[in-house]
Amino acid sequence: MVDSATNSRFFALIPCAGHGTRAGTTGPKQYERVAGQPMVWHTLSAFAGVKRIARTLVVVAEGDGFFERNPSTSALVVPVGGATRAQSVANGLRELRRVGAVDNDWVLVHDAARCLITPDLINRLIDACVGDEVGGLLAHPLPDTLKVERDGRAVETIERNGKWLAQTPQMFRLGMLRHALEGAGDSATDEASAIEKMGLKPLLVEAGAHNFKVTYPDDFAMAEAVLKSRR
Ligand SMILES: Nc1ccn([C@@H]2O[C@H](COP(=O)(O)OP(=O)(O)OP(=O)(O)O)[C@@H](O)[C@H]2O)c(=O)n1
Ligand SMILES: C[C@](O)(CO)[C@H](O)COP(=O)(O)O
Repeated sequence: MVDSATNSRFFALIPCAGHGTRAGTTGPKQYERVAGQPMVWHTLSAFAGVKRIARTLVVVAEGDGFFERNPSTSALVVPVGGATRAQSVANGLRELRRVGAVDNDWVLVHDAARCLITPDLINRLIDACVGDEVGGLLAHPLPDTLKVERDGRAVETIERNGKWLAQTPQMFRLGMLRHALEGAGDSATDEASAIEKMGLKPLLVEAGAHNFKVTYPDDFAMAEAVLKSRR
């Protein structure tokens, strides 16, 4: 399916080439079993459930081998992971062009490690952004009081109003995103920050707290509980 106003298609790009250092797992965290399946399978199942996505591309590290050992996805898996997430995404955009995506097509970039994403949330983002000039991201308004730390002590409390936690997917047009990432360099920890650096204002689309990124050891149990509660 296409964005009927502009004839643009929708592609998904899943950066899956991280090490998961903070998770403390022996291998990459995205392949740990959560609720009976490797984490990334939950992520890919959600995207497979959105019929208007023309193609999903997964960026893995060179020599990764997980998808060869576990061939269970219709997604295109490419071993072009970079040293940073921004590099992995930029390399993935190049691969999308090689398989026919053009600058005007929409790309939804989503962390492999956000395995609690659902087709409903993906559709919510697409519906909100498809008529927009810039694009946008799923996000969650900051729920807690925000502290600045120095040497283990709180030294300042920052105004929380108007602050959001950035989630993924983040949805932008391929050409705009490629240009933004070239300008922002490796320091960009998400796509929206690269777009912001160009003076543009991505749309914040409210998602729930459940769409968190599995980052620390405790997060696996939380992800498992949420996934099991959906059965
Ligand atoms: N060089 C990198 C780094 C990260 N990622 C991916 O980007 C997503 C979000 O990154 P994060 O949660 O920070 O994952 P890691 O980099 O694996 O974690 P850590 O920082 O704890 O090592 C993950 O799906 C991860 O696999 C990637 O594709 N390429
Ligand atoms: C893109 C992201 O998920 C937004 O919250 C996040 O920035 C990626 O993880 P990292 O820890 O910043 O690499």
